[in-house]
Amino acid sequence: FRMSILQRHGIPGPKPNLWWGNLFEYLKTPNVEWDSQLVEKYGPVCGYYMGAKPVILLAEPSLIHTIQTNHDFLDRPRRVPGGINPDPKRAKMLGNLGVSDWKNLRGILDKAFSPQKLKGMSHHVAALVNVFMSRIAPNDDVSINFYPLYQDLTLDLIGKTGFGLDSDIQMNPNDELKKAVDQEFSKSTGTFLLKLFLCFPEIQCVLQPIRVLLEKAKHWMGFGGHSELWNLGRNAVLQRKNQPQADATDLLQVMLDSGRLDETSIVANSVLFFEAGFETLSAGLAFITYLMIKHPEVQEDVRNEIRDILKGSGGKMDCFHLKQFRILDAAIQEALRMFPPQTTFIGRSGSSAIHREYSWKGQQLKCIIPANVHVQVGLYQILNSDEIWESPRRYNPDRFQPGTTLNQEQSFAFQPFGNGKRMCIGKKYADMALKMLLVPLLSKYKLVRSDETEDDISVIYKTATMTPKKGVFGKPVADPLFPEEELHDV
Ligand code: HEM
Repeated sequence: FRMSILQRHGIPGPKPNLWWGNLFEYLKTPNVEWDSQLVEKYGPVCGYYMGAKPVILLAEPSLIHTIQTNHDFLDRPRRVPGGINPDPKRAKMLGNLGVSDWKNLRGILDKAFSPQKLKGMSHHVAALVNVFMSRIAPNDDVSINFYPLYQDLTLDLIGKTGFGLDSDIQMNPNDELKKAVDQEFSKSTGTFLLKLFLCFPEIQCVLQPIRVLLEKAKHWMGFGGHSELWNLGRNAVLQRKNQPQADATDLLQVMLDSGRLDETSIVANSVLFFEAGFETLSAGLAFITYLMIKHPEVQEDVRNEIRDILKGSGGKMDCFHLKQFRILDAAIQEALRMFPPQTTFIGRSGSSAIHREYSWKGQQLKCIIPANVHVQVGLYQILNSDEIWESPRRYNPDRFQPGTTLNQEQSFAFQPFGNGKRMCIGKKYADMALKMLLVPLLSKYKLVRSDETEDDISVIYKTATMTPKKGVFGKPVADPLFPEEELHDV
């Protein structure tokens, strides 16, 4: 009975083992590949068991839309209570809160991304992009790997606009923030206890305190997974409290101004912004750059657009220009469709059940999405489905050009930042950062293939993201659109 909930609700999937469900097959296969295999074999509404926990995988855009716009489905389920890392401080992060606490905190954090705050942050973004530009050495013969440069830039951006930190990440490989984040991202998630926890949720009340104790012991012994990042965050809070900066436009100040968050909560959510923004934004930049290198005709259109829009200002850019870049916008959207950096994070669970009919391979099928079950959107699958998109593996920004409209299925499916009330809080910030980097880069350089540019970029599927495996190689060839311009101000 333990492993029959999916079957009883008309949701097909691989046969589970009575004790560990499909956990071991799941762990053997990279998660996006596992999801694609299931959708291919069992259809767009299918499921499996992570240990004893049922997971419903959805690749049916209209059902996904129904769930994402249903007010009963606001919870973001965690595979393990409090997340994979059992540090109790993490319970204060936006993604780990119950619905009512989440609503309160999201209301506070959303303020950090108002148009006014973003405009304030854009000055910092422009300054840090200038540091990035100074690291690009134009040379027709030398190939560079853009990805690590984007990783450094992204850390610098989030450090400044999140914590208010002035770091030297882009110029100093030994920068302490960089080391702290590397430490944070290198932590292991596949522990024996975690597997036991997933297989036997019935004994969670015994296992969870053991996991928490072990985590604390690791910290006491000096090899805690992310203590450095937390320490840096705590120092930033203390420093800001000692030297108030009422006009600061960063996330830290928004949290302090709310007057409703304790120190742990402020630090926890600053750390969350590193976790949620670092890999996604840097991988997004890398995938777009890769596609620009591989498709010089698209790059040329984007460069022509930059020339047209900025010619009146001699190459200088301000916030009002950002909205005008329609060709660049289409090129970015199509890149995020093909390579959504955040792959398996769009999850919901609801307090009521949804009954649904849907068709698959000419059959009319029925299913029930039960209450309190982890529903995961098969994002990569819906963005790359040949039933939804024509030639989905072809990079074709025309799909998103003004004047072309997506059909209803495509508009429900196109959600690299998620959808509904729980969609990505950093979407507008990411959009601003992507354009504020790509415009100066492409107005100074033509990016061309090198011998190291991969024909098909190899990727790694991580817990919730996909990132380039080897990097993104190409040659920046100096070809300035604005010979006189010096800096792209905002
Ligand atoms: C290209 C860059 C990015 C992509 C593709 C991306 C994608 C996503 C996706 C798919 C979700 C899940 C949404 C849902 O469940 O409907 C999400 C959530 C989230 N993202 Fe992003 N993200 C990006 C950048 C950022 C940045 C820069 C930040 C922080 C500054 C950020 C912070 C968050 C947070 C905090 C959540 C959880 C929101 C909640 O549960 O209320 N993301 N992101």
